[in-house]
Amino acid sequence: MSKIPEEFRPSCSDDNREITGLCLDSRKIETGSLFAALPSSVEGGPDGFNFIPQAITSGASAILVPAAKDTSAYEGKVAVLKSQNPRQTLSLLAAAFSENQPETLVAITGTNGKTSIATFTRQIWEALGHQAASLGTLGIYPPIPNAPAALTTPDSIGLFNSLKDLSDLGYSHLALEASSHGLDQYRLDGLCLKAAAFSNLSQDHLDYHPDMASYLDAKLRLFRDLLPVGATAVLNKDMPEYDNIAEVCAERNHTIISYGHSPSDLQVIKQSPTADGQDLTLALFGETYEITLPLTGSFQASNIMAAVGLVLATGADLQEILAILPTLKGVPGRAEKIGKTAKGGTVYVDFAHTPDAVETIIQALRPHTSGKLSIIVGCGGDRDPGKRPLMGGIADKLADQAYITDDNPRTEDPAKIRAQAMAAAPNAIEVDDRRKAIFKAVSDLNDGDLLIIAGKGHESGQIVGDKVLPFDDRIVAKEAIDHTLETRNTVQDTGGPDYA
Ligand SMILES: CC(=O)N[C@H]1[C@@H](OP(=O)(O)OP(=O)(O)OC[C@H]2O[C@@H](n3ccc(=O)[nH]c3=O)[C@H](O)[C@@H]2O)O[C@H](CO)[C@@H](O)[C@@H]1O[C@H](C)C(=O)N[C@@H](C)C(=O)N[C@H](CCC(=O)O)C(=O)O
Ligand SMILES: Nc1ncnc2c1ncn2[C@@H]1O[C@H](COP(=O)(O)OP(=O)(O)OP(=O)(O)O)[C@@H](O)[C@H]1O
Ligand SMILES: N[C@H](CCC[C@H](N)C(=O)O)C(=O)O
Ligand SMILES: [Mg+2]
Repeated sequence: MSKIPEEFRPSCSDDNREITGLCLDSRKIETGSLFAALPSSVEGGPDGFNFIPQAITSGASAILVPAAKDTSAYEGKVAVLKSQNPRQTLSLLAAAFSENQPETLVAITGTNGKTSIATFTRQIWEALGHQAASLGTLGIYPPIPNAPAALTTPDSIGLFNSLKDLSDLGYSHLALEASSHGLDQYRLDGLCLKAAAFSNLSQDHLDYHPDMASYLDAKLRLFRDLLPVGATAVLNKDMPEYDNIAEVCAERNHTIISYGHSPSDLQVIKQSPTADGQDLTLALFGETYEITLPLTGSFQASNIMAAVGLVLATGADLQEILAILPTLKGVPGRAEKIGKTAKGGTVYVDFAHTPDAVETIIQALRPHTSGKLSIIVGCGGDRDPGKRPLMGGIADKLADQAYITDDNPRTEDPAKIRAQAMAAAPNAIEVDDRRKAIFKAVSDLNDGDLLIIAGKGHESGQIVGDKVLPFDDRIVAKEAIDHTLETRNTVQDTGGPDYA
């Protein structure tokens, strides 16, 4: 039971009744809680304001509403809080109510690489002896009870509850992913950040953001509005938008640690792929270092530099960090090697679901093949349709063979999504079922070939309509590989079982 903090009480009311908690869904109200009646974040979506009667019937004792709304029907019945920016107010309330956050908190934004950077940051902190966690697309790691549902950035109530839980469990360090939706919807306002990183910007989520400028602007909120004045910003110097981001940081007096392949504080000078990873030559604040990184994929060198920047910004010693890098582990579903087929083809699973990521992963794994490189690509339903021809076109152009199949069609017709990708991929093979596509692409591999199964990474389900059907690329890929081993020397490869 907590009182609504003084600064949030409406000036027109001296109502200081206690509330039991916060809720943004009228269907989940608990007695005595505050119902945040939010307008939808998408055009034509439901307006939380219309659900106030239901929330009050379910026991809400306070409501938070947009300032312009007429609330005369509810005054006297419940405490009424009005806000010009109710989503932000809800986050600030959630932060105030949950009280504790891990003391050393950093956030990562960018189109690709957030999960990887958050994971590496956590691993480095752990190796330095801190009790550290990461929070994002992979959920909370190490897992804790009552973790919020799997969004990259959870809603503010879930997020701040988790921060309190982590803090109460003794976690002093947390690296979290700040998605553009999360930033745009103020889910993270109220964080006490020590540092923040920007990995890169390329096309994604244009179903939600009107254009790339608005998408960038949402991400810039992390540095303009959330990172405290004078804190550290870790920025990718290779980004065309670097000067723009650095300018925002300068206005806030942030200390910048730059990284990338361009001349920068943490510069990758040379990368040589090895069987199990890569050898790197680095120039770190002007000093040259040679290190061995046990991670496949040239892009992981950039992600590691971002993680090093974040760990440095939170007070670690560079030499100690460097000693840890050769012990890092890969990130689930990111350039994850699954195994070898009977004929000697290698299979990887990767989470590339943007045009830039498809290009990046093909280029990153090309040095690891002595034969042909093939890729399975699918495009998510109810997501930026503009990505589809770009992903199909890049896969078709850069791989020796592309296969176009389904990836979370959600409420859309999968055939229509595939057609949009196929339109730019004249040489691609279309397969109308992901399992069939994996079996076919795996059985097509010869000695020295490499297959990338892109798009789902760690995911354990295929979203069709409003159902999540169990589906894990890593498991299906293993089954397809086993199928090649079982059928070796016995029958002609059939391309796998026929699935309905
Ligand atoms: C499009 C989008 O981002 N929607 C998010 C947004 O929902 P919303 O407020 O617009 O919800 P809405 O369904 O339109 O309803 C409006 C309001 O009415 C309320 N309502 C509605 C019906 C009812 O019966 N009672 C009721 O109270 C709703 O609870 C809501 O408050 O705010 C919610 C609370 O924070 C989020 O859970 C929800 O995420 C949805 C589930 C989602 O799928 N989001 C994805 C697109 C997302 O956020 N992705 C990013 C990026 C991924 C990445 O690239 O990494 C992420 O961070 O995961
Ligand atoms: N620094 C990078 N530059 C370009 N592509 C990258 C980079 N890091 C990762 N990728 C590609 O993007 C994919 C997703 O990586 P990761 O999960 O780390 O990104 P994310 O930003 O967390 O994605 P999401 O927005 O879905 O949470 C990887 O599997 C890889 O294909
Ligand atoms: N966080 C991303 C993940 C996409 C994963 C891909 N499998 C898809 O469904 O497009 C999103 O929700 O847009
Ligand atoms: Mg992520």
